[in-house]
Amino acid sequence: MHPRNVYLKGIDFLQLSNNYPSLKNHLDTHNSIDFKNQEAQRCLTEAILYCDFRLNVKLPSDRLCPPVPNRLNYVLWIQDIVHCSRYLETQDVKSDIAGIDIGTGASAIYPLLGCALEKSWTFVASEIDRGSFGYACENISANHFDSRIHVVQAKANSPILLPLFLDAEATFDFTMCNPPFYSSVEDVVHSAEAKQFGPNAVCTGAEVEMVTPGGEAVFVGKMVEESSRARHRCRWYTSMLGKLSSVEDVVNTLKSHSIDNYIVTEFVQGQTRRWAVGWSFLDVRLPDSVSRVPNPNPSISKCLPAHNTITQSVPAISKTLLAENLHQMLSSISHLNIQSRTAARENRLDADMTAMDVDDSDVPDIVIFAQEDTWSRSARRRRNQVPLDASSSMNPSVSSTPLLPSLDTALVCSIHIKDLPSRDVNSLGGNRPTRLGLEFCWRRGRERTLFDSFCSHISRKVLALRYDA
Ligand SMILES: C[S@@+](CC[C@H](N)C(=O)[O-])C[C@H]1O[C@@H](n2cnc3c(N)ncnc32)[C@H](O)[C@@H]1O
Repeated sequence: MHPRNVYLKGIDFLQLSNNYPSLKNHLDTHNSIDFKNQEAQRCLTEAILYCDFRLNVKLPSDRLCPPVPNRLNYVLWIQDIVHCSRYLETQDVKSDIAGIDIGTGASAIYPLLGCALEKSWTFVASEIDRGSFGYACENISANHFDSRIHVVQAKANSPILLPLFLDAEATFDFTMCNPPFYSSVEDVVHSAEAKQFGPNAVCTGAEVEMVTPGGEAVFVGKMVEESSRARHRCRWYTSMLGKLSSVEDVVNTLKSHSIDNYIVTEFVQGQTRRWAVGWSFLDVRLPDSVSRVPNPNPSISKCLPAHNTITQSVPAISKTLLAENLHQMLSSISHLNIQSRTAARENRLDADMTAMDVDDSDVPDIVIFAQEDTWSRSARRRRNQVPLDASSSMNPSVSSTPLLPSLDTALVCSIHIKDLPSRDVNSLGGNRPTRLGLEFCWRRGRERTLFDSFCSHISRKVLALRYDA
C-alpha cells in the first residue's frame, strides 16, 4: 500500500459503524463484514467515503462497487507524480492541476477522491455507459463539485482519451484510468475460477465495466497511440492494470513508440495485486520512489524502467568533508552550473512526502546543470582541441540559477549525501572512515547515457579519494 494510505493498518469497522449507523446492520459477531455480500460491500464504501472524505456517494446495485483503499492508492500515486513533475518543471506545486479520468464509472470515485483531497484539482471525466454516466453526474452534483468535475459521454468509436481531443487547446497534468480488464465474459469466468480459494469479494460489475475487445492491454495500447498524437498536451498519461501480463504488453507498446520515459508501480491490498503504468513526453525524470515498484519480485522486475536514483556507497570521515571534496571535484568540471540547495528537505522528492527520513539536514544537496558532456575523457579530449579564445567561458559556475533548466540544458541531476543503513556503517566510530551514500537523482534530460556517465565519473573520483585517519 502507498505509505500515505490511511488504511495501511486496516479499517476499524466497529468504529466506522459508530459514525455511520447503517453499517452496524452488516457487522458480524467479530465486528467484521462479509465481503461476499454485495449490500455490505456497498454500505462499507459509502460509509468510508462519508466518514473519511465527507463525500455523499450512492452506489447502484448493478454497477461496480469500488474498494476505497485500493482507489486511494492510485490517487496518492498521482499526487506524487503531479507534485514531483510540477516541482521539477516549474518549482510551482501550488497552481491549478487538471486531470482526466477515463471510464469514471457510476461512482466517479477518482475525481471525487481527487477533489476531496486537493483543492486545486479539477477533472474532465469520460464514461461510455449511459447508466453510469447518469449516476456519476448525480454523485458529482450531490457533492457540489459540478464546477470542478465535468463528465463527457463517450461513444464506441470515440478516442479513448476523448477529453484531450474535444478541445485541441486544453492541456492537462495527468490522465488516469481503471480500464475494463477482460477481453470476454468467458475471460471473466476463467479468471474467477482460477482463483485458488474463490474470489475474496463479490464482483457487482456490469459487462461494460469488465469487458473490452482485446482486454485491458489493447485498451491501454490504444491510449499509448493516441497519446503520441497529443504528446505534451498532457504531462503524464497513466492507467491501472489488473493483470501482470498486461504490464509487459503495455511496456512493449511504449517501447515500440520509442517512449522511454515510463514508470511502473504496484498496488497491494490484502490478497489483491494491481499495477499501474505511466508515461510522459516531457524530459522530467521522476525519482525511483515514484517510478519503480520497491523491492520488486522477478516477474515484475523485467517490466520496470531503469533507475533514475542511483546510490553509490563511499568511505568518508564526515558528510561535511565529503561535501567539500564533492564541491571541489564538481567545480573542476568545465561548463557545469552548480547549485547548492540549503533547503534540502524541499528538494527531496520522495513518495513518502509526509514522513521523509531526516538524516539529511546537515549538508545541503547539490544540483548540477549541464548543457553537454564535459567530464568524460573523450569530452575533455574534444575540449583540448577548441581554439584558445573560446576557453574564456569555460569556467564552472556555482550560482543561484533556479532549478528550471534553460532550453539547452541536457542534464539536471541532484546529489544528496546520506547515511547508509546502520549495518553498513562502521560501528567503531572515532575518526575511522564510515560509509556514506552519494545519491544521484536524475531530474531532467532526454539522454540516459549522459546521466549514467556523469554518475560513474563522479563515483569513480570520489572512490579514489583517500581519508587518512
Ligand atoms: C473497471 S470500470 C472502472 C470504473 C471506476 N473508474 C472505478 O475505478 O471504479 C471501467 C469503466 O470504463 C467505462 N468504459 C469502457 N470503455 C470506455 C471508453 N472507451 N471510454 C470511456 N469509458 C469507458 C466502463 O463503462 C466502466 O464504467
